[in-house]
Amino acid sequence: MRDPRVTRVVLIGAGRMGHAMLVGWLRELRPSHEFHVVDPGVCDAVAALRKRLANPGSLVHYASAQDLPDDLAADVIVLATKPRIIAAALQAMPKPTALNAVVISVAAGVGIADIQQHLHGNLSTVRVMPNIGASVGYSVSAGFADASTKPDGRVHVELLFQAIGTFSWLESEDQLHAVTALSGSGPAYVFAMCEAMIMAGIEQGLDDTTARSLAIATVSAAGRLLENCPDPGLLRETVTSPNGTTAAGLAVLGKENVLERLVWQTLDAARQRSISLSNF
Ligand SMILES: NC(=O)c1ccc[n+]([C@@H]2O[C@H](COP(=O)([O-])OP(=O)(O)OC[C@H]3O[C@@H](n4cnc5c(N)ncnc54)[C@H](O)[C@@H]3O)[C@@H](O)[C@H]2O)c1
Ligand code: PRO
Repeated sequence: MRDPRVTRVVLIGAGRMGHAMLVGWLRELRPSHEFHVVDPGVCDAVAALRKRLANPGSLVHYASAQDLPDDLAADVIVLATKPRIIAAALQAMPKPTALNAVVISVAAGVGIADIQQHLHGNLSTVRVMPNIGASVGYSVSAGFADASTKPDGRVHVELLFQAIGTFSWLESEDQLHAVTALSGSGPAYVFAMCEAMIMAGIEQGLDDTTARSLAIATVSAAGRLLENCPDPGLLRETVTSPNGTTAAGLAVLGKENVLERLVWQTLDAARQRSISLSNF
């Protein structure tokens, strides 16, 4: 007999993003939630997570959505596969599993109307764009629910995504393309900047270990400072002595707005790719 106080979450896809969310949820949301993970390829990773749990029954793995029990009565279904897999995964799911569930897709690009075409019945469907910070409780997530989403569906979304970082609602589904470009993909831009700082440090005379640890700690310190003072311009000024070293470096980044233009083009390329993924 199922305990009505326990929220049943089916997670379809436990790759990089699904696993990051699962790690955060297992840490923050038990015993009030249990997790049913569908993924043909993450047996060892789920087994490793189960080993750490006092109650391993709160995490169950299935190789296919077809294997989900008919009487599971999921409260939430989270779609975290590549966009092109979504249709097949949804169609494989036994009908009764999802009768009253809210469906949350974290897939880039794929619209609510497209997801609903592949659902058995008229389920509330919400889109959320989290980021990889989820595994350390630092996901930045934003979501959109249309007017048909029931209040308890919204509550499930808020609970899940606030548990792994910050969450905010968007006014329109279209905004998710820009969110994906900014905060969904964003960690990768910062990591790329960090890699470039390491490379430049090595080329300018530091050994690999020193350059790596200095660059990583610098990015980490900048993040911590931003948490306490959400004004990057002000923080930039505190580092920049008139006519000093930072001013010399920033002059290069600011020349003909090179950094601004590069970042604009970067986000725009990611946003356009998100739009093109709509046709999955
Ligand atoms: N990686 C990120 O930082 C990030 C951030 C935000 C959103 N997303 C979104 O999350 C989704 C997954 O991205 P990812 O980077 O985790 O990809 P991934 O390739 O790491 O993970 C996808 C997982 O889906 C599994 N899978 C394949 N077929 C399946 C099926 N039929 N049923 C269930 N699972 C199946 C794969 O085995 C894999 O583990 C994408 O739609 C992406 O847009 C990713
Ligand atoms: N990772 C996914 C991608 O690269 C979506 C945002 C981050 O498509």
